[in-house]
Amino acid sequence: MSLLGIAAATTTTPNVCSAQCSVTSLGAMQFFVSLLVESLFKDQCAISTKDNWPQDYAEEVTNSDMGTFDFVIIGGGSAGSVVAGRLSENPLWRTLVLEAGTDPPLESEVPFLFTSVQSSNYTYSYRGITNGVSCKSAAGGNCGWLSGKCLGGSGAINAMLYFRGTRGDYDGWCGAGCEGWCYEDVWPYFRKSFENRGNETHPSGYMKLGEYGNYGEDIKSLFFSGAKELGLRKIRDFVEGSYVGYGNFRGILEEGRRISSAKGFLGRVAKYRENLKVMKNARVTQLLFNKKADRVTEIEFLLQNRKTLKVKVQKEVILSAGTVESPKLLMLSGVGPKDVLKPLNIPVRHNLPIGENLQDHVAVPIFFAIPNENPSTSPDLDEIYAYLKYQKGFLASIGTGSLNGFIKTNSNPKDPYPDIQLQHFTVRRGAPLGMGFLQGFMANEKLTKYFENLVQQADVVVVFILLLQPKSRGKIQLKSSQPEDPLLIYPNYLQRREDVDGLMAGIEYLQRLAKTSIFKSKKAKLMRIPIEECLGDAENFWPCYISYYSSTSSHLVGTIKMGADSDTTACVGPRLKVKGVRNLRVADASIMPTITSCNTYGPTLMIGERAAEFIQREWRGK
Ligand SMILES: Cc1cc2nc3c(=O)[nH]c(=O)nc-3n(C[C@H](O)[C@H](O)[C@H](O)COP(=O)(O)OP(=O)(O)OC[C@H]3O[C@@H](n4cnc5c(N)ncnc54)[C@H](O)[C@@H]3O)c2cc1C
Repeated sequence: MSLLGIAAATTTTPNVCSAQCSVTSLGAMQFFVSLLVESLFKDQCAISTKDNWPQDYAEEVTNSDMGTFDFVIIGGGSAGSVVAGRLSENPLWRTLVLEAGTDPPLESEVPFLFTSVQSSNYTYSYRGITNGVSCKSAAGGNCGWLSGKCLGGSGAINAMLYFRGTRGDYDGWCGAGCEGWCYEDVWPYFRKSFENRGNETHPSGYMKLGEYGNYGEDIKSLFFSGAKELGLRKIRDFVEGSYVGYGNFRGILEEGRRISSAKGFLGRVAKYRENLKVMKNARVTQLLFNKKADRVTEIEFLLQNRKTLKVKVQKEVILSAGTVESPKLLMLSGVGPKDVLKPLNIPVRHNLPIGENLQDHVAVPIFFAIPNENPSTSPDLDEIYAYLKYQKGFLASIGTGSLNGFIKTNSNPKDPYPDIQLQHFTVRRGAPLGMGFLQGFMANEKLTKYFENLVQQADVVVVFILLLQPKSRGKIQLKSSQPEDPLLIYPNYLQRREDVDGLMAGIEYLQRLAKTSIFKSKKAKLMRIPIEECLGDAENFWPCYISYYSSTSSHLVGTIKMGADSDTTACVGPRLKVKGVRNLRVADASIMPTITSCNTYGPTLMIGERAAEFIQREWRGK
């Protein structure tokens, strides 16, 4: 798993937090910082006031009659919040969000603590079924995944990095039959979420892009210089004309704090909008159809894990529960492959390839050891103060995670796009901060010792190589007809040999980087980790390493594929309506026909904006 999700799926540290801080600690130091920030903020600076979040509609509903809503959005996550915010701009439309989780915890606000929210009560965590060629370092070869379970969804636990993807990504979508999804079509919808217009009750740009705080500038400078020696330039933004190079990229944050779409599109405006309701701890368990199964009439959900309720839908249902939970809910409701549903005795309403076409940027970490004569072993209190007072410093950073490289390893002159992304995470020599992060890789006792020693001797920079256009496809299937039961998840990374070759090209690039004069002058070394099963065959060491350390980058997409009406592999059409159902749309990362060449948050917000506009156009004036 890449920097974005590494700790969550792999650490086994017990839950040590207090009632107010119910997250799993990544290590003693991080825990300490987290508590310090919490106690200081609680009394003085109120970093995360209740005001950030909409009121819980469950507090208003006095009986079981939920009434009728024009639009019901399932999931107040990244895309769902955008859709709800936009639809409720029209005061005549009653809009309800049903969200399985609740408000995110305080740690979610502080960029540096983003990994501490992972693997907590605020996330779903999943285990994949092994294919024998990937994720071998994970117990049983079962790749770990996670996603957010709180307002803001994965956007409340992610690293906030903001990218949009390439012209090739979207021209590829429309070329494959998704009319209206070419680069020129989607570009305005990226801008829309950040446009600085409107007023408090109707801000046009609900979100903000900002610079992270400073951290590890010496490390960033080393990688910029090494890359320059290899002919790569510094880029400011990942946009047309600047797709290849290294940059210190921006995130979705304001004054050193996270702005999730739930904060921007729901929390900031709900108090001005009587027509926008958000119900928390409301887990949808079933969509109920009319007799012809061409309309969803009601939604069944479990409130606070104890009360089953239903809500009626007047106009449309928008499914935004994410790449794992959206297909699960559709299949539980009888929309899915008949060979999966029939054996489970689920009546098949629409036979569609739901759960297929799963994609992710399979990632592999490479470790650099960089000598550091002046290790620091305690947190810098001045820095913590600087954050509390001015929202600056390392707590406003995601470590060196803002440093990303986009490189092109293929030699096709017609293809201007990168095929590899490089993400950087630094653990300082002797610093317990981040040790928890490294624990994620400690597959056995020997390797645990190896890493512990390494970080006592040098700074360790973990460079994650992400394969931007993987060829392998996974799938998600139902195991039973019970909503509580886990899914059958087949990540299927590296099933296609080209994907191993792609990651190998990334490793070869890093080997060249390690030979640049600046890396040599700093004695920065690319480490060949002594994995026992890979040592026997020197020639195949790196392919073996890849199969051992391969993991998710938490960029799961594609399980409810969008495509032309004639495309039998597609589940929703270009206007995002589920095939065969007139009033059910999907708006989340699951609709991507192919994964974008960058992290997927920005593209998912764009999908939310696009979905909202399709709906507004269809219903305006009716
Ligand atoms: C750890 C991590 C780090 C990442 N880092 C980055 C990054 O830095 N930059 C980037 O571009 N991308 C990043 N990503 C990817 C990006 O965050 C996701 O692609 C994106 O947020 C997905 O949005 P979504 O709307 O599809 O789903 P989500 O944002 O996950 O929203 C789904 C919502 O639905 C709710 N829900 C689920 N089931 C139900 C149900 N049955 N009833 C009611 N509600 C339900 C969930 O609780 C959740 O709130 C990261 C992802 C993860 C997990």
